[in-house]
Amino acid sequence: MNAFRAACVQMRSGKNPSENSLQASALIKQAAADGATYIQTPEMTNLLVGSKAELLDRISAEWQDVSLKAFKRLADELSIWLHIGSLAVLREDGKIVNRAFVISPEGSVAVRYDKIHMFDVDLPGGESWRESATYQPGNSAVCCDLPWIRFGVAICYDIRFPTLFRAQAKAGAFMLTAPAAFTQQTGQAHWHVLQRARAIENTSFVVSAAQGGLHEDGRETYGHSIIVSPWGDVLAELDNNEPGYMTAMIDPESSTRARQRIPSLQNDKEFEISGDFRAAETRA
Ligand SMILES: O=C(O)CNC(=O)[C@H](CS)NC(=O)CCC(=O)C(=O)O
Repeated sequence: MNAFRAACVQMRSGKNPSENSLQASALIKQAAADGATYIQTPEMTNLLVGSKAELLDRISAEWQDVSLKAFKRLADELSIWLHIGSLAVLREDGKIVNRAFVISPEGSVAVRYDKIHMFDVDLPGGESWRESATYQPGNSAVCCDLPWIRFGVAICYDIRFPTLFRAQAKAGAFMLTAPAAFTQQTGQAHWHVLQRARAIENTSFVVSAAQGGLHEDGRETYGHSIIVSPWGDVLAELDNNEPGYMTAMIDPESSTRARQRIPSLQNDKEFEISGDFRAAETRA
């Protein structure tokens, strides 16, 4: 296995898919010119809107999606692996999914993934999200083989569910990903710890491109796109919420070395839980 250069594209997507796609494409081209051969964009690369009605107004079925067509052409033109963190697409049954795409250097979709965990959360201060009111969750985890490495595909809120990433690592992934649109509030509190924890506990790289800043629909996202080593070191980070990109070399060997030092993936065990729960039942 050889090393390769990975890039994260950070965005501030608004309500206009073609503008967002143009912004993404410009940054993808810069990252490719810097030598990146795997380039990742954030969750909702081509569209961040506040309401389901606005979303329905702007999305289409996968085969008609103009942004996806453009990204396929771009991957082919630049001869790169292009991981679109997600696009909102209309499924055959009329349901909306939050779907990731990994596009090969020949411009075809190698892998799709529908976000499993819906962000249904009420935050302190009144910020409230009901992703499941708009999106239909997926139900299967996905890995994808690059020429250099097998990697796991996930999205944003998924990062809080370690068993998903564990399953990918056990399936042979040496790199994990969670392109995101983290809220400013939760990002500040949890982003770095979550990214580094998934890397350390799975002795895997973690690569997560982010949305950042104040968006057209009024939401504020955290930014801080990040690449973490299998030992938990931050290899590259955009230390802000501005659109841009950064890159880092990914050497699968360093994952192998981390696994030799701490074989926690191998030492993992199944277990049962028991205890004297009567006291708690009495309280309830
Ligand atoms: O709805 C859209 O337009 C795009 N989707 C999102 O922005 C999603 C669902 S609302 N956001 C997250 O998962 C944030 C998770 C997060 O911030 C955390 O886990 O703390």
